[in-house]
Amino acid sequence: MTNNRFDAERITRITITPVAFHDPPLLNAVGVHERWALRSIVQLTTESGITGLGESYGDEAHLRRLRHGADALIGADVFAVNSFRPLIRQALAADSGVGGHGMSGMVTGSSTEDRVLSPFDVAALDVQGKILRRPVTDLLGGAVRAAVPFSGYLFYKWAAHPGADGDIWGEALTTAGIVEQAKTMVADYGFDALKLKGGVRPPDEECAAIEALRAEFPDMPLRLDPNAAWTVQTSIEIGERLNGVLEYLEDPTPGLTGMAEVRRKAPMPLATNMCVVSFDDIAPAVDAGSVDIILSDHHFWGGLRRSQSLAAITETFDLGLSMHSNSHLGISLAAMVHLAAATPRLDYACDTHWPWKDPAEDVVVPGTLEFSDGAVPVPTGAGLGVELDEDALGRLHEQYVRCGQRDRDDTGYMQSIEPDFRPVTPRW
Ligand SMILES: O=C([O-])C(=O)C[C@H](O)[C@@H](O)C(=O)[O-]
Ligand SMILES: [Mg+2]
Repeated sequence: MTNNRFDAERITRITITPVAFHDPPLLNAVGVHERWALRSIVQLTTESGITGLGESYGDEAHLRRLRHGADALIGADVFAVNSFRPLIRQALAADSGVGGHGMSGMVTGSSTEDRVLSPFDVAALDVQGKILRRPVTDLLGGAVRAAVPFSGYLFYKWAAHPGADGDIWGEALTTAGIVEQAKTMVADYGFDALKLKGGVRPPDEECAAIEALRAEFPDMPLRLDPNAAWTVQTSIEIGERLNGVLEYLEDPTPGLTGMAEVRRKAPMPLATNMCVVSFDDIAPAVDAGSVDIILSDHHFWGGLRRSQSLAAITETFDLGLSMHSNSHLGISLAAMVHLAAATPRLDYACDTHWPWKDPAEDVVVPGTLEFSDGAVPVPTGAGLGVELDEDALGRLHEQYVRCGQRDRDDTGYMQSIEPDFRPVTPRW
């Protein structure tokens, strides 16, 4: 009789390293990006000495939970990713549950378990790919596209953090500044879609910026994301004004009910990464008719395989699928690219904060992840196809130690500069 049992490949060590990298003063509905973006780098090693990589948020409470999760996974088979979630659930049961996860109050309803699971799922897939000598896309069913298109993510921004030197992008507080930013981003990266982070200037001004982008780029799909800064009424009015101009309007107003009200009257599709952020949100959103498009994000949807489950659900309910991002490094970009490449019905160019990062600052060896015509070719090496630069990891960790920042707090930082700022949603 054939013995069909395979030897397990046990996880023997997991290291979690917090890192910090420079972030420009990008404005959003809840404040402004601080000087440093915080991330955690996961190195998961198995008994044969193979190491896989994962990346996640860097907030202190999240780091604490990741460490609980990591302890629970020691001894698990790296191929038995289905066993990770119950192990993590058990480990988190003892956690106090307090503290953030690096999304600045915008995605607070996402599942803690899934946020913790995500970087371990990615690192396990990286190891599996290295053992099998196949890229992660192959473990997800194979690439259906050779390169993944991204959108250029435009932000209103200050020229510099207070007291610091300016960055290469300069100030963008007006329509003209946004159009200049878009021109540079499109010239440098070749993006074929643009998204404006709204909720910063009064809605009329943000509308004018979108209209100016339309005039400058007549064929470019455009999106506007005010992160729930508008009332239902304002959202409907702006929706009517931008009829035929926007590819989609993202999270104009808070909550499933408000979004559903807007959706009944707004002429364009509504997208979200705020009111549908976990599997529990999907049924009520479908019932209420709140959204047309879900922005997936493997960092809070539980990793790559659970994001594939999300993709299947969106197909079932004929919802569109796009991809959300936060400030991130190369391990996350690689994971996003593998996931998007292996997602047959991905209807829109994905978001990325990549252009806002100093190209000299990353934990992966440069060269594998390059933009060409607004898209990133899928890495072809085994696993994620990216290599950890240990020296760079050390440098970015040193920055974390020295910077003193321990949580993402866009609101607190803004109030330290503009004390009257209040992150009220809806504001307009
Ligand atoms: O689409 C979104 O809502 C985001 O990208 C959320 C981010 O936190 C963004 O607002 C930011 O980086 O300021
Ligand atoms: Mg959004």
